[in-house]
Amino acid sequence: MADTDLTGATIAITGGTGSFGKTMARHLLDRRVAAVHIFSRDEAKQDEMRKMMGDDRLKFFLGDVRDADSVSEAFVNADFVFHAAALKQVPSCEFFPQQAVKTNVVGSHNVIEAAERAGVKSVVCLSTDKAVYPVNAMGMSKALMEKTAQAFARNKPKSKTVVSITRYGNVMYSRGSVIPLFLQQIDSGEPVTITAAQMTRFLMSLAESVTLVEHAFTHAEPGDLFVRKAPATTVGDLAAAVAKVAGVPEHPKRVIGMRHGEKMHETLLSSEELAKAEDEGDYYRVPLDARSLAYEQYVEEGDQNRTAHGDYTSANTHRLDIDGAVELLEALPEIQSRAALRT
Ligand SMILES: O=c1ccn([C@@H]2O[C@H](COP(=O)(O)OP(=O)(O)O[C@H]3O[C@H](CO)[C@H](O)[C@H](O)[C@H]3O)[C@@H](O)[C@H]2O)c(=O)[nH]1
Repeated sequence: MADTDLTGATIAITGGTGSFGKTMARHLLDRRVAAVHIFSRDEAKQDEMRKMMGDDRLKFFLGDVRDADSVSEAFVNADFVFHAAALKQVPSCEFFPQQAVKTNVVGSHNVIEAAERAGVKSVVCLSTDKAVYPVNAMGMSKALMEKTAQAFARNKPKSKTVVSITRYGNVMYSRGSVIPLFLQQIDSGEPVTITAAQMTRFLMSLAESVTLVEHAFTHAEPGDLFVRKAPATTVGDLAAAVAKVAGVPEHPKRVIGMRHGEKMHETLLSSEELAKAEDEGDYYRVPLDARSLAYEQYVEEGDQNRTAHGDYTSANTHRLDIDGAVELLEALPEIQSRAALRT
């Protein structure tokens, strides 16, 4: 396990101007860190963040994870790295899978290698439930990112850099996601569009994604994968809950059918991973399968301790009803400021 004391530490966040990056940066600046390096592609977003946060411990680095030199510059003096840069929209990765490979796979490899060269103590790579039994290019490329991180841990057991992975489900109210879309439809008097009422998704707040990454970073052994236990709702109940918090419970709904590359239910842990997982209260930790590059261990020796488990999915986790979803929604800062505007 890496030494994870944040006092006086320098932390680099790739994809640092995104929703996760901003929340994590704010969280870190509240601690006694020396510096937070924000690495990202968009100079306008960096400028906006600089003005919004107004803290000179924030340092901005322009670059792209595809460009290893630019990553290395951002990691000079870094003790820890949170790797959030990714192409994460399902449709764009579906249309341009080679771009998903360049950013999510090659880019992640660049991040891990640059971190090791810079003497970083711990790197946490952010993944998604869509990487388990992936059906779309986004999930497939994230699955390969996970394999890249695990291969580093397996192939370099003596490295001083601990690389771990977190996987999470849908982050409520994230940019381009369904909750802000439903609210915008309600505000403009259009029916909310439901793909399939029985479709389920894990729900997590941005604040919980930050605590998951922090848990990973303080507890990780090389190659570990962490998930946070999370409740789920059906999309039909989520739409009803959003209409309720917007004060229009009877707002009309229209069923549009499942979208390209989409699953009915998501999986956070496969049955094989669940069989190996350690229960850490709010989290599961899946240790690395550290069998080495000695291929016969893969091919000729099975795992005698494997017992049968089901997958951990959004269909069999704790299911929120409409009121349960309302409660989660009402805890979101965006919903609270909306409610404040109405009163
Ligand atoms: O008009 C819509 C749009 C979506 N949905 C449903 O709402 C759920 C959530 O949809 P999102 O578009 O919010 O999220 P996805 O599960 O499709 O995931 C996508 O959005 C996430 C953001 O929460 C992440 O960015 C993720 O990587 C990206 O693939 C899905 O079951 C979807 O079918 C609807 O019912 N109606």
